[in-house]
Amino acid sequence: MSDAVFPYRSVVVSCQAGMDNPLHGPGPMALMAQAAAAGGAAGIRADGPADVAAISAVVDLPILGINKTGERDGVYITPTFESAAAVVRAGATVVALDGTARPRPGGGSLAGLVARIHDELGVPVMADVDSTDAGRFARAAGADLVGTTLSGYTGAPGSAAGDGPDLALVKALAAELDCPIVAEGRFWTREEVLAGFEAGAHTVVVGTAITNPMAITRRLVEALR
Ligand SMILES: CC(=O)N[C@H](C=O)[C@@H](O)[C@H](O)[C@H](O)COP(=O)(O)O
Repeated sequence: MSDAVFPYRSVVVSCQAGMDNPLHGPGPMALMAQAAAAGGAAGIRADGPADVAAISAVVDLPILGINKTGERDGVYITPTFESAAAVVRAGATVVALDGTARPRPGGGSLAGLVARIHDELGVPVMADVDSTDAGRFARAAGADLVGTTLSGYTGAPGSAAGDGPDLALVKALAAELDCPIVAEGRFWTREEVLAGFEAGAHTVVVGTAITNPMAITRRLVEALR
């Protein structure tokens, strides 16, 4: 099922802008997605029903929908069935969610959530994980794709929080799991994207380095310090 989501060796562009970003909102994110599509992206990752709806209206690519809610120190990427259903109704063709074993709001299990998304929404599920253990856990819970999205952001032991992508985790997940691995998080350069595929990624997701001029500017300015 998941091979049909994105072709092998795809680059997916994450078009997200938080409240602190002047580009926040469905209009700017739809333009970002159109630019990414024109550049050859194989899919778009987007946050929330409003952005997903605006993007799906103008871009004919698979949309990896997420729905960030709640506090950033817990499970916040599509934590519940309702949050997943909202982005699928808006046009998401795949749902990505927190695939770690951390307690989920409402207390349900990851396996229960994945099964419900499969059964009631009929879309594949990508699990965002932070470690090899979490990848195993998420795959056993039924995730169709497993991504390195949360590496460095949860405080998990061995979860790298460096400047660049966690290629070691891409490699470990690719060696262990019988599903496509999505390399995501802190990919900035062509070399890193190629290294992601060499490490065994099926798809590489790039966000900030393409769609967040505020963060790109800050990174360059901070390099002067
Ligand atoms: C940890 C977390 O919440 N990551 C989010 C998940 O959707 C986004 O904020 C990232 O931008 C996305 O994963 C792409 O990564 P990067 O922007 O580093 O290329």
